[in-house]
Amino acid sequence: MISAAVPPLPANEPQQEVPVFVIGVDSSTQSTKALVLDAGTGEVLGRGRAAHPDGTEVDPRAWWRAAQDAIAAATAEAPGPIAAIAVAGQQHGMVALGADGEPVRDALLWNDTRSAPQARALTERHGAAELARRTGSVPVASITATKLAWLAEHEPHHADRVDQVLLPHDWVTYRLTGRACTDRGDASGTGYFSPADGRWLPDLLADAMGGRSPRLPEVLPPTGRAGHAELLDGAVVAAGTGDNMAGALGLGAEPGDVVVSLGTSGTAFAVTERPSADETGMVAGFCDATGRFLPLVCTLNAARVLSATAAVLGTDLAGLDRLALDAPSGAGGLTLLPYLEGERTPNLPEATGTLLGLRGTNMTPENLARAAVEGMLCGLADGVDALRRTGVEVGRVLLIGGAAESAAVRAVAAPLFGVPVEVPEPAEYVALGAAKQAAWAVGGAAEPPRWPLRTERREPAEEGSEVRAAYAAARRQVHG
Ligand SMILES: Nc1ncnc2c1ncn2[C@@H]1O[C@H](COP(=O)(O)OP(=O)(O)O)[C@@H](O)[C@H]1O
Ligand SMILES: O=C(CO)[C@@H](O)[C@H](O)COP(=O)(O)O
Repeated sequence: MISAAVPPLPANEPQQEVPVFVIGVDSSTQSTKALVLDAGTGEVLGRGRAAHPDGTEVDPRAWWRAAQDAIAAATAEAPGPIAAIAVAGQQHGMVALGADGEPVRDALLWNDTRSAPQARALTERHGAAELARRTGSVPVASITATKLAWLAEHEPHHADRVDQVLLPHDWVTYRLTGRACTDRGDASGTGYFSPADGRWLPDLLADAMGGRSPRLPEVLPPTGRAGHAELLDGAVVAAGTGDNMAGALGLGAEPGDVVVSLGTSGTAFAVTERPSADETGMVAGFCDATGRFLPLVCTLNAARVLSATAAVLGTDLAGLDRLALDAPSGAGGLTLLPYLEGERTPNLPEATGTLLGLRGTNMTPENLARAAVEGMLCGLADGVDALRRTGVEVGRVLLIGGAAESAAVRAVAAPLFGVPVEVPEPAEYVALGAAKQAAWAVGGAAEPPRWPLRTERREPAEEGSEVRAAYAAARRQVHG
């Protein structure tokens, strides 16, 4: 149990445990969410949310404004003062600051694919195997190093002004504390950090930036403290981390668990004791937020595939669910390759979506809705298989993120993944993981707190191999 320093009491009065309140922040692609929790029990006591601007190029100051709004809304419901806060954020985004501590241009987000040519050039220069060995990952357009390479090539006047490079969560922490720091988890997504050694690789940063060597934030340990937040009367600010790392921490993922998160991105990841180095580029070898590792597969096309399909069908998300559930498995022969934003895994940044198998007899709203759900999930099921190939044990899938709320997604997931799929009680698991890190940083325990995880539904594992096979055949047909 974590408790705050208790003021001395008169000798004859029993010492009482004082609840400690912490805040976890999730600064993700579409919004900032903040939760106030009781650090002892994990009970959520306050919530706040603020939207982010659309697009893959965003002024980081908008994230800071959203964070302040979400934190203010959450703390308005807090029963007492806040002891600590941590910020988790969308990974990889390039926040390039000038000497005045302000962004030199808008941030390029993880889902901005303009740096695909720079990713290819970096890989050709160094070799996929060598980059996987040194950085854990083969760079794709999401990786920060490729964005800096794009900046150096296309906007050298901006590149010349860059004094330090942060990630989105580092930026919010920086605004809270005035200190530039990060953690292993988020640092491991930059392309110039060694997950195995836990240190920056300045030669790769300089190589990406045409010889420039901006400052990098200090890498804090999992229970490290970034400083204190004036905004919260001096509350401790923990290191923070990437959103997927915080999701794993929030769920308390153990060996055998693979987390599949369906937000703007689709991710599949697991906590492991050893680093991974997949030279095929399917699996990114990240660090987690506890001192371990987080092999991860990420797709660019998840929740928004469903909202875009719903819009085409003139319905809402609930309507899409009803349609998809009315269609047979396999969508009557329709297969959607849902690469609406290009794709990251497989690495097809210039791809567009393709609908295959249309006939007069199967061209129905129900089949289209079903094909969208199946296509989105097949990409993630391929990701789970890729994790398995790197040695990850797949005992069950834990499904989280906005689109895990979809009844059709829940129904279709277990057959496609072929293992039991559990949907934890709907909650903001990234913000919860950040709150856990904050509680850990002030609690002083060897392990992060364990808060109860209520799993809402457990689907039996059946085989969905025909749908997977049709998807694989469609992908080969279109993309080789
Ligand atoms: N019931 C639902 N069915 C399908 N998608 C949903 C549902 N509820 C929310 N979403 C989608 O989830 C997304 C937001 O999820 P979230 O995990 O918060 O994303 P991010 O972390 O990327 O900002 C939105 O695109 C929203 O449309
Ligand atoms: O790039 C990745 C993982 O490598 C993405 O998962 C981002 O971290 C964005 O996450 P969401 O906003 O979709 O949660």
